[in-house]
Amino acid sequence: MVDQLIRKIKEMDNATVVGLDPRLNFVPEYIKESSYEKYGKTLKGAADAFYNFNKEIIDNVYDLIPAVKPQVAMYEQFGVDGLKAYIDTIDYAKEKGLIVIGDIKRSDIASTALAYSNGHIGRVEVEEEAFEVYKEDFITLNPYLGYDSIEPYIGNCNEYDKGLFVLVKTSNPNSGEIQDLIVEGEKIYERVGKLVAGWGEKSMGELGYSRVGAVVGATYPKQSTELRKIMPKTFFLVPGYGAQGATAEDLAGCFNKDGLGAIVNSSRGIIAAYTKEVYRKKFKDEEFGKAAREAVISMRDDLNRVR
Ligand SMILES: O=c1ccn([C@@H]2O[C@H](COP(=O)(O)O)[C@@H](O)[C@H]2O)c(=O)[nH]1
Repeated sequence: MVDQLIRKIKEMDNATVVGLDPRLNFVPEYIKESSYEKYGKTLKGAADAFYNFNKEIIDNVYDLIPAVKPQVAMYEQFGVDGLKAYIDTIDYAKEKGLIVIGDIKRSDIASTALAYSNGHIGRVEVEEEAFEVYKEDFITLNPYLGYDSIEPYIGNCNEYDKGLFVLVKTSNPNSGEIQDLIVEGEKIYERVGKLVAGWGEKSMGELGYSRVGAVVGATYPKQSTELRKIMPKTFFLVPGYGAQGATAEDLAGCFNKDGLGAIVNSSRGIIAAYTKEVYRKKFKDEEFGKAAREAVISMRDDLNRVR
């Protein structure tokens, strides 16, 4: 899958991933009204509104971007209806030819990790039959439990050609509290970066990058530049551009000399673009998809200046 991701980035000339993180206050009233009419102001009504919102975003951007990243928390909080919207969103994105990165940040002991892995990127067996459940192409993982907690995912990655992005240096303000601590003469994020690079060595794609990628926040440009050197064959998923304040200039160090090696996420900056003053002047609420499209084009051009 890492090879397909690289091919799509080249084909689209775009290293943008659109984060599908719907919230009710981002969904225009006319969509919510229609869903509430069908299902009432219920969890099911909210989940239906999310799905219809996502479909409109996808319809307006699928020909410009390589991938989308639905954040499972946004759906999961609405229970089983929310999870259905998550799965339906993934199915729809894939129908439109998009690569799907499930931002699920899982972590547990190996026997439990295998269940997560089978459900998200592998197969779940019911007697003799095997089922694909969530069908993401990549998922995000937390490495805090060490290699035995990651191995079950690598097995499915190799078997089904899927991919992982393991948290290395996260974009949040307090990420340094643990990740920047110095242990045995190096920062924890550096050590984790080296481990992740090592874990990926036996999962290389044909185009020179590993199926085991890393999450590296755009909000820490110095650290991401260091990590790029430590992990030249690791693909980075880079959150933090836009709503969290990182700019294109902050991203330059995430890319290799070939302009590859990183895919940059923006969620609120794209899907809620129509709520911003600059787009409100041009687009009605019903045109929120067009505003998202313009925001994607602007992000693509911004990234292409620095990669
Ligand atoms: O270090 C991390 C890891 C993951 N995220 C996720 O990315 C998006 C960012 O959303 P924006 O609206 O573009 O800020 C969101 O799903 C986070 O959970 C991250 O921000 N930082």
